Amino acid sequence: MKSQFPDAMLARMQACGVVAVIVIDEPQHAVPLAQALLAGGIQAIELTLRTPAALDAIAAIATEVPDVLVGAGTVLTTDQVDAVIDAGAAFAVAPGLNRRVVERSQARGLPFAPGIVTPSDIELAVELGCRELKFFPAEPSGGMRYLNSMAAPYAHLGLQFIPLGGLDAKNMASYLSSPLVPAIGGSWIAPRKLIQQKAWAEITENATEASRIVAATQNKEIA
Ligand SMILES: O=C(O)C(=O)C[C@H](O)[C@H](O)COP(=O)(O)O
Repeated sequence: MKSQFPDAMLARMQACGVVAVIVIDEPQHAVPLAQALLAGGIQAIELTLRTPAALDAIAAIATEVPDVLVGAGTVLTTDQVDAVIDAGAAFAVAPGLNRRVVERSQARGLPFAPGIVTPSDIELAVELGCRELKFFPAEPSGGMRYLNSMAAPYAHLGLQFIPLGGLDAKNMASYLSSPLVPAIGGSWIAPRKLIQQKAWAEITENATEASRIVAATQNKEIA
């Protein structure tokens, strides 16, 4: 299963529990942004390919902030798979499942988590050799109640679901307490506006709050 995330990478994501989804307009914002997230305990970023600045931003974080695991989001084409590898992305994800994109990632050895939201999506992802699946859009689809029901027939396959879409500080704990979920993600920690305003302190505050919720959930599981 070549699309799988290496165990060490998954463990790193699981330890911090939250992946910050980023839309960035200026490449020079990338390093201070990654440092602001790191200061709040967030060590994983999904940097979306929705702006021309995205690839340079990935490259800057990958070289200058190595304590942050930077992956690419919104990877929709095979050319983008090649481009994010060149930029230094550690992993890639997409909102949906495109067979050619998954296969190119596999051929290039890039861990890839496709977006899934139906049992049929899951079955295609499994056939392609994926283990980490992005549950998107999680909240509008029915949250954990929906995911528990959808994932039940596949429990023996050891799939991991990373929910994104409509998550925030209020609802993230409901996901993190599930053994199906190694980490969650969302854009609420570092919204595009705050990045444009270089509101690094506010982003660190959001990250700290999210990290606190992760720690509280993990402590409850241990207790
Ligand atoms: O672009 C991708 O690869 C995606 O899968 C979509 C993002 O993960 C969501 O846009 C995050 O959702 P929000 O936190 O509700 O903003």
